[in-house]
Amino acid sequence: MPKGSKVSIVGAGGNVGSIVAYSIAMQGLAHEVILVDRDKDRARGKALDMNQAAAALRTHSVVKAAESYEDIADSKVVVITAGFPRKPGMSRDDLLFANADIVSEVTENVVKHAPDSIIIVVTNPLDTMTYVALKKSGFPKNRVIGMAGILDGARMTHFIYEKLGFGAGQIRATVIGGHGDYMVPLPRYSTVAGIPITDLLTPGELAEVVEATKKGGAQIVKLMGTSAYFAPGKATAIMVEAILKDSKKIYPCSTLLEGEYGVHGIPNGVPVTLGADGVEEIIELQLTPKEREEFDRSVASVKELIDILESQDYFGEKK
Ligand SMILES: NC(=O)C1=CN([C@@H]2O[C@H](COP(=O)(O)OP(=O)(O)OC[C@H]3O[C@@H](n4cnc5c(N)ncnc54)[C@H](O)[C@@H]3O)[C@@H](O)[C@H]2O)C=CC1
Ligand SMILES: O=C([O-])CC(=O)C(=O)O
Repeated sequence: MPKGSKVSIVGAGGNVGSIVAYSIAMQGLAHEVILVDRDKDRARGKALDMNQAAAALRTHSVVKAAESYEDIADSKVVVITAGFPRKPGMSRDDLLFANADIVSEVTENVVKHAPDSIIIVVTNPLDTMTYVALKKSGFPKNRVIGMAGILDGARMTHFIYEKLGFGAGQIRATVIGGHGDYMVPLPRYSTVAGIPITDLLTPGELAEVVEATKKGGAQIVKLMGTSAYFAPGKATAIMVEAILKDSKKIYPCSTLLEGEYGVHGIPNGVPVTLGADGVEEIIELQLTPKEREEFDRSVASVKELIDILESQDYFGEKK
């Protein structure tokens, strides 16, 4: 691992952030993992617990609780999971105002103390929070990335397995679009050991897989009273790994579209290559008219939230 592979996680006292940190530390992906949370004792406790797990595993990653934002200096990646999770009956969009304020505050501190970092946003509503971090940081778009597509694809993979009853570990599923009720699962780009799932499942079964994927987050919220964290945390750690290793692997991530997919100025989930510069390439899929329509609907739903923030001059751009 190159010297200086330092990763900071803001919101690490919470469910998702602590799984991100734990995954990175247990894999020995970074020399230093910094836990930032407004609940400092929780961050201190998690750091002790993770360091002791690292000692048991004999891995070299060192986990530290931040005493102040100064401790995130020189981070290669800063992950933002700070913010409220939804409760049963809520949509992710209901978190808009409360979490926009948190993401704004965190981003301002990232700019001040880790100005060269790559930001991975996890806080919901994801695509809009990615936009908030982008605007508030002024970072180039390749350095502000939203996590959702890896998670949504993993959920679809699981639901395909549930239908098939075989192929675990060999299923690849693709989900694009925003991380909300209008996400776009793509059976046409999903395979089992290279075999298109459209050859293995009936249209009715595929429709059930698509529906289950869209409701995958809400299903867990209903069962647990709060949202998922193991799969979201792991999905985020996968993005961190691709950046630290400069792997250039392709993953669906939320990124600002500036003409790609015919979209201008809205972040949305599309396949990208992830490397040391963050988002290095945006890959344009050739969508069918129906897929295109669904993607456009998803973009529109993100734009509605951004418009709400802009109508209140959230980014201070009105004269
Ligand atoms: N993009 C995605 O696919 C997913 C997004 N999420 C989102 O991630 C966020 C976090 O979820 P959980 O970890 O379950 O919530 P949580 O409540 O367990 O953790 C949030 C943490 O953020 C901290 N925090 C709040 N405001 C802060 C601030 N201003 N500065 C520093 N720390 C602050 C809290 O003290 C808490 O420890 C939620 O918004 C949730 O909706 C969750 C799962 C998947
Ligand atoms: O469902 C939620 O609110 C959290 C989330 O984004 C997910 O697990 O997909």
